[in-house]
Amino acid sequence: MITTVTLNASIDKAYHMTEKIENGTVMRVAKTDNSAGGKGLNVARVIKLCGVDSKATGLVGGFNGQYLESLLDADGINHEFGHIQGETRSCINILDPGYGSTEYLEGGCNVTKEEEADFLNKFPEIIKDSDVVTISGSAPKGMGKDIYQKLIKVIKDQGKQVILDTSGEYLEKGLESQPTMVKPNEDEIELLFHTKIQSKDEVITYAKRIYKEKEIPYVVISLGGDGALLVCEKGIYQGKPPKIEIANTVGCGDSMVGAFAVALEKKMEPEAALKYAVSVASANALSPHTGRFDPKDRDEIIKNVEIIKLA
Ligand SMILES: Nc1ncnc2c1ncn2[C@@H]1O[C@H](COP(=O)(O)OP(=O)(O)O)[C@@H](O)[C@H]1O
Ligand SMILES: O=P(O)(O)OC[C@H]1O[C@](O)(COP(=O)(O)O)[C@@H](O)[C@@H]1O
Repeated sequence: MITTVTLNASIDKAYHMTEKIENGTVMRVAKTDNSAGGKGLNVARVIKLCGVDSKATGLVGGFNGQYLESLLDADGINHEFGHIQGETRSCINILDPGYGSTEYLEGGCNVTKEEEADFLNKFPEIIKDSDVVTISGSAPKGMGKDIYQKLIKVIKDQGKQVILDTSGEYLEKGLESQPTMVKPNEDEIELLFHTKIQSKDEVITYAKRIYKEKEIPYVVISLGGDGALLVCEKGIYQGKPPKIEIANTVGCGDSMVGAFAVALEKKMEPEAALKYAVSVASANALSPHTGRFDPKDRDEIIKNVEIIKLA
């Protein structure tokens, strides 16, 4: 069983436009897709599609919070959230023929110190039946920047594996508790090391630094259409997907995290885990929906994912 943590949950709205966006005009939306979002809930849907039991936790509130729980019920995803006074946010992804994808991410409501303490108290019980826990995305205002550092400690004290997928100070502090795996993308590496990445060699250098200096067993750097890099005890690998006709890349990083969580749960070898995760994430890019994929696409893609040993 896998638990996914989403502190800053969201109603994700995908606006599918038939016309190219013209800024400063009135645009009509051809089709709207609402989904339970915030990165961790995309992860939960992907785990379910991979055929593994999961439980979604985090914080929800208000009418949007109730709606979000009903969306998870409709997808058959177990959940046990902390309930807060504030209203769960919305995030909008506009898909149009001109720009592709344009995202507007709300910051989220405020969480009180009491609500944070209440969630921390319940957390050990919520995760007790899981072998792997994923923690994704930003945290809402009012929560300490060390919130993930604290959660990781609780998870590791129970002898479980944990994947952290976040950015900025949350990642910096979270690394101090040594999660089993992190999955930054290039932007998140740049933010962490206050640098501008110019080449793949530099990406490898920074990934190796996280592996060695922070002692993180699996460091995965996602590279969009170029796939992902994995640094672990067995070496350094790149997983390269085949060229595909993308429909919506929102939730690709989350799909990769979900697939790696499944791989950890199933104790897959690193190369097999990388191949599987790249296939699932690329199958998500083929789907117009956020954090969903067609298992048939994954099974086709996996035949053409190249795993290259770099060191
Ligand atoms: N254009 C694309 N073509 C094929 N696969 C893609 C594409 N964009 C993303 N992916 C898949 O999704 C994974 C994660 O994508 P990425 O965009 O790097 O994550 P994030 O959402 O965290 O920025 C990639 O490793 C790849 O497997
Ligand atoms: O919690 P954050 O970091 O604000 O991100 C929230 C948003 O990111 C998304 O997951 C998309 O992220 P990715 O495309 O990087 O996977 C939206 O679905 C979501 O609502």
